[in-house]
Amino acid sequence: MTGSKAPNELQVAIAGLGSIGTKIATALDQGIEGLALSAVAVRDPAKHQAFLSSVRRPPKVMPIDQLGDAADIVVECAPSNHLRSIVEPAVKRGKAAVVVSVGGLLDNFDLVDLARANGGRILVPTGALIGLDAVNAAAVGTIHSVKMVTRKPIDGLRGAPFIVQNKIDIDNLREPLKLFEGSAREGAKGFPANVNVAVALSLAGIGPDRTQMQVWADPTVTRNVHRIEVEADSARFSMGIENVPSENPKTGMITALSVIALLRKQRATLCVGT
Ligand SMILES: NC(=O)C1=CN([C@@H]2O[C@H](COP(=O)(O)OP(=O)(O)OC[C@H]3O[C@@H](n4cnc5c(N)ncnc54)[C@H](OP(=O)(O)O)[C@@H]3O)[C@@H](O)[C@H]2O)C=CC1
Ligand SMILES: O=C([O-])CC(=O)C(=O)O
Repeated sequence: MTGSKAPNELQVAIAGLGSIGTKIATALDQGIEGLALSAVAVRDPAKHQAFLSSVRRPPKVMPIDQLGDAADIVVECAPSNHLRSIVEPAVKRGKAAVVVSVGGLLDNFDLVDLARANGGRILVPTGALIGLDAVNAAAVGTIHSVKMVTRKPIDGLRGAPFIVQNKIDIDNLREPLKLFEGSAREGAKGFPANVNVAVALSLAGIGPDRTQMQVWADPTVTRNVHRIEVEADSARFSMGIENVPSENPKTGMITALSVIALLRKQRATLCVGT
């Protein structure tokens, strides 16, 4: 059944129907107040035929760079190398782009200026993290330091450029190994599909160069574990989250839920949290 467009309904398009995108599409199809799924972009339409024909209101399948034509909000949840081709056309048309591959934003930060110049917006969800509301609030005052330690199971790290380039054997680890220590900016370069959360944290707080992080390969954990310490003039706080991996072992299940929560807020009558 293809539904007609309700007045004032926000149209949402999704780029990438992987572990995150499919869950967002399903939630939109099942109903989010004031929002409708209008379009998707996929790499291989045949692969997604069964899913797309199972939804109640099948969206259009469009080229990745044209989603902004069919939507008020474009949700980017494809590999980060596609970020620019998804976000640039959308914000140029004054639309909102929800960015989950937020690490990719650091090399494309001019998109923020482009959005500003054209009345567009870039929305970064909390994603697989926790407490960006508190970090945002603390950043209104003065944050002295932000430190994050990420531990992932081996399956959640395999193939990361830092590991490949440094020829690190993580497959035979018996105990945790610290792979990386440095800024969130450098961490995102070495682990583009693993530490988007550190970049989101940095953008909420003191930026990617001052946010410090460690990445551990840990054969003793089964979840993606992130621990954060913030020292600010208003507060000192520690946060931790242990994410159940999704079908994509690099990606925590909560990431898609965070985007769905963000979408719900766009038209919700009752909004809780910043
Ligand atoms: N902000 C955060 O907290 C988090 C962010 N992420 C990031 O979110 C992004 C998505 O993650 P996830 O859903 O797990 O990744 P998946 O690999 O599960 O999904 C990505 C999807 O994008 C599709 N894709 C690839 N190329 C194109 C293209 N040209 N056009 C349209 N679709 C394309 C892939 O198709 P195919 O399968 O056919 O190749 C795949 O279905 C990643 O960049 C990840 O690093 C992940 C976790 C947390
Ligand atoms: O899911 C997680 O725990 C975090 C993650 O992959 C990312 O930040 O890219």
